[in-house]
Amino acid sequence: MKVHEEDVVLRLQQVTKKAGKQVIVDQLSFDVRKGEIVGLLGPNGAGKTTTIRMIVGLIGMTGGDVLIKGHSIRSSFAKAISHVGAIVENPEFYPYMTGWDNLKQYQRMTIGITEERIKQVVEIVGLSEAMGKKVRSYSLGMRQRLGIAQALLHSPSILILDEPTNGLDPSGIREMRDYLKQIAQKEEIAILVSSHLLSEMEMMCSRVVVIQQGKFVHQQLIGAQQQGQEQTAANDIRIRVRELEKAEQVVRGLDGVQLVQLDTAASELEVSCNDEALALCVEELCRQQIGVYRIVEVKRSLEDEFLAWTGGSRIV
Ligand SMILES: Nc1ncnc2c1ncn2[C@@H]1O[C@H](COP(=O)(O)OP(=O)(O)OP(=O)(O)O)[C@@H](O)[C@H]1O
Repeated sequence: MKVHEEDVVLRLQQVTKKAGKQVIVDQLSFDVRKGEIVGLLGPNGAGKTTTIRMIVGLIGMTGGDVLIKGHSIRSSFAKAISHVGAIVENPEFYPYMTGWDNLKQYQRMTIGITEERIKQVVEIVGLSEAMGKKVRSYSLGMRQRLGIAQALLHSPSILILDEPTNGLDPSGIREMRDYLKQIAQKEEIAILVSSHLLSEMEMMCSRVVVIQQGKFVHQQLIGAQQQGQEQTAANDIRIRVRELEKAEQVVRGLDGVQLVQLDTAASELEVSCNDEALALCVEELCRQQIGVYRIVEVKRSLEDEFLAWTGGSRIV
């Protein structure tokens, strides 16, 4: 995937946090770009909340830097943070006031927010109907969305949410996911969400960054984004043939095709290659009349991959 530098909204550069001798976040670097929903994923205690707190300047970092739209959170805090909308702890609202009055209250404390903008964000998070109701009657999901509306009021370039689906039921999680997707598109902003729930991240995000014990472990495009990448990336393919030995010789002689394993019982070979190399491989097998019975991509679930990346630490 081609990276346009001007699309990078958030950049972590070797971000490190130590508490005494303990290294909580260890030289963590990654980017988040406009239009992306990136999941910061890791098991409990991996350092997600600490990372997010450093990004939004709630705690200092021991080393490295965070750039938001190119502004350092360390040396240009006010400029950097002006581009951020965040919910790090549970959003606080006056329960005895309506949703609308809560947002109006926030507007009074913040320069440059128009009433038109309030209506716009309320619409985006699907709360137009509920604006006249007192916040104490809102469900947890509605409160979360009101928090997101408030975080969006000043038109930030990035929305940062720490465990936004905590405590939500499955339908609330689905709603949240749909709203975040709409927000990323309509507002053309970047979104960073943290979670230890792999299944949610898989549904919600276009990319996940996996951390464990404060360290970067892996990053992975998800869904449609991943499919685009697959045409050039190597995939594992199983090919069932009539003559396995001959097929093995052919495959070993081909550039760009790596033999992963032979399954003599099933008369199958597993190869790793990209789409172009696979096309040449199949052509060659057919040309030598080896008899190709079937070609199947070996699909690994994201969960299997995570178990491999994190050395068995399960992220449910
Ligand atoms: N100020 C601190 N002093 C010492 N240890 C700390 C401090 N802050 C966090 N930790 C430890 O650092 C580790 C990472 O904590 P953090 O809350 O960032 O993890 P997390 O990935 O958000 O976990 P969870 O999913 O459980 O919320 C934990 O082991 C925590 O106990």
